[in-house]
Amino acid sequence: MEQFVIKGGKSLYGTVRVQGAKNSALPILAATLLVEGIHEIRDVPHLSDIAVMNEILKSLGVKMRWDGNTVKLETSTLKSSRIPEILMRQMRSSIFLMGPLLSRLGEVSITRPGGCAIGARPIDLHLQGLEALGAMVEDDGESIRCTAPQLRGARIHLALPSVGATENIMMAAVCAQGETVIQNAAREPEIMDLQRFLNLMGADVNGAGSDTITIRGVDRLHSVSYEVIPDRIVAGTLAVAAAVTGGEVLLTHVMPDHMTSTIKLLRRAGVQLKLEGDALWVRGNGRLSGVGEVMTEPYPGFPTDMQPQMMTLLSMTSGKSMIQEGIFDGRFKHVHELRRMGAQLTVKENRVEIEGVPHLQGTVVEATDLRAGAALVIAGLAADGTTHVRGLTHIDRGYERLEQILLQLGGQIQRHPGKRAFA
Ligand SMILES: CC(=O)N[C@H]1[C@@H](OP(=O)(O)OP(=O)(O)OC[C@H]2O[C@@H](n3ccc(=O)[nH]c3=O)[C@H](O)[C@@H]2O)O[C@H](CO)[C@@H](O)[C@@H]1O
Ligand SMILES: C=C(OP(=O)(O)O)C(=O)O
Repeated sequence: MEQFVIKGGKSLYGTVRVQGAKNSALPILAATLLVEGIHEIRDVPHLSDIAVMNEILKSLGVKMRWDGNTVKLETSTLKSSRIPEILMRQMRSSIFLMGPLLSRLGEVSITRPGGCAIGARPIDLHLQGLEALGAMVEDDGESIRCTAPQLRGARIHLALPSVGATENIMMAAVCAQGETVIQNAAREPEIMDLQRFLNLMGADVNGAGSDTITIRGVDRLHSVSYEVIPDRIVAGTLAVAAAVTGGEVLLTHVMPDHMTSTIKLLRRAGVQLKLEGDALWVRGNGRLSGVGEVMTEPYPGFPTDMQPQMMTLLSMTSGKSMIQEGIFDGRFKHVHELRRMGAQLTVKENRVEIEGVPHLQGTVVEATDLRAGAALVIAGLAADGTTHVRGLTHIDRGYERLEQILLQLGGQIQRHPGKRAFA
């Protein structure tokens, strides 16, 4: 089984340029389908989720060419509105194809998307949003077909500020007839990034970043060249890794404004941080302190995608903390693994009580989802002894060259190929 082997106890030092944001790149790649032409998307990280998005786009007829982290997509050759089930199942973000395909071709056929095991992740808000825009949705429990010869603007109040549903509705509405207003919209920076991308294409979208987004339908769009924003979760992950190992790291190509809640929490724990332009300097100075109560919330609250990594950090502080997970109902699978490394964690419904311990101990642990994997890698870097982190397919969904970056910072981490059954 492929795994990271980490010898803990080395402080991380150095400078890292943070990758482009997975959660921006995925919807933006899907949005290129909205209009025919040659699009250029820059700073797209090489991740397995991006590879799946590429496979889906190719299966629909799109031609693409990579040059480093820039991808050129020729979308005039789009020929299909049906996403193969095998690809649909490989990630949650396959759902982003719905809005653009419906807008461009008037139809889309999908099966239910896959994704990390972090709780129930229904798609009801996506489907209700598309229905409100005039789509007919036929759902037999397995496959879903949406048709709409002409989408029409509507007022849509989301029961929850779902990031994906907000983005899917935005993409479906850009060429709809009339005005669409999304109320209780999600406010994440990646939604602002999508708005910027759509508007550069000629769309008329306003309000992203607030809870009300207005989309006035336009007759035509055009292809563009665009660079996605830096990944605030990768930046946060590396900041936590620097802090828990007592290191000093300069993160460049970050947008500190997108990381306010994470930065505030790290400061509460005693991490030293300085912001300068697009750089974030992080230093872990001695043993950090417990922070009391933390709750994950929609942006601008503390992000659920940083919860596992922060749990690792809080596990090694002096004093107590409590993390409440407010977004997903099954995002505590790392707790079991961190406990095996000596963390004192008690789960009570959607809360974890943390009694900080001076040291974690390396052992064999299993990543069950993307950020759980990141949390275990951080734990391994800080722990005494050797940690084996399995389940790398999850980590590869969201971190580009993670082990190379950590090695370059002085971490002792190696990717070991799995033993083959017939070796
Ligand atoms: C590719 C991407 O951008 N992924 C992010 C996106 O996921 P994603 O867009 O899937 O997350 P959502 O914001 O939609 O989910 C938030 C909550 O709403 C619920 N919900 C969502 C849709 C729906 O139709 N019905 C419903 O009940 C979900 O189960 C969850 O409890 O936002 C999450 C929350 O910040 C992040 O963890 C993910 O990294
Ligand atoms: C849960 C995540 O992503 P996705 O929505 O792509 O599963 C994540 O990035 O932590």
